[in-house]
Amino acid sequence: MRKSFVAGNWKMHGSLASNLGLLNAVRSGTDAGGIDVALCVPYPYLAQARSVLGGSAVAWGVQDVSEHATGAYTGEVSATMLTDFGCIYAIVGHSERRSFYGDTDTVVAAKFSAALKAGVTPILCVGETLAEREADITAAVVTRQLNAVLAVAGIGALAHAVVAYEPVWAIGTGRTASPQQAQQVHALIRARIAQEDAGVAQGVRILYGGSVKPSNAQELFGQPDIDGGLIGGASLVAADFLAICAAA
Ligand SMILES: O=C(CO)COP(=O)(O)O
Repeated sequence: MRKSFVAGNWKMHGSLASNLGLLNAVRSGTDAGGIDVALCVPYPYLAQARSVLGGSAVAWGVQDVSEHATGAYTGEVSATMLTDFGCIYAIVGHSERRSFYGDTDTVVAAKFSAALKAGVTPILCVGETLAEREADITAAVVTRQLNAVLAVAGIGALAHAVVAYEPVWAIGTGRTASPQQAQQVHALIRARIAQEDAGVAQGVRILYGGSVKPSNAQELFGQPDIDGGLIGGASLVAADFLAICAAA
């Protein structure tokens, strides 16, 4: 049985002052021993996340990581640096990174491997655009994104990672994939992983992301291959985020 996991992706939102209430509310609203809960914060707030969430049932993470271990890479943050702040998770391959910052499948695979090597659990995002869905190539796109990581990191690595299916057309649009649409792609992802290793496929958690709200979370999370969610906008409102966690 896979343990449900709900992770917030704050994206580029927050301030020291506004984060405090949010972090404290999520901390006090999350029980140990239930589902896994994490908040992926902007880099400058990692120390604050550690200070407020340390010792609680809520883990913290980031939204991207460098594919390099160290060196002359101005502006980049390495996975090892993240471990100095107790960071457990790093999102890699988010569609906003892929589309605005040129993160190709190859770069995403390198970031995935760099995170794992440093002991940070990658949350690998995959998902198709609206045009790709309309062209009926969702399966091909998601498989290609997954294959790129499998080719570099190998199937064993997936046992130490989390996958998130985020249809690009559902991110921040209020337009959620129907539970059936999401389940179909989640099953496809698990089947692709099972082609490599059935045990890894059974164990790996596949989250759904894209306009998850308290009102739709339960039905989405009720699907057999949906193991939780990666939450954007709704993770900025403690009551909404906690209601989504309660649905998982
Ligand atoms: O991109 C997302 C999480 O990574 C989803 O964002 P929204 O929940 O705001 O649609």
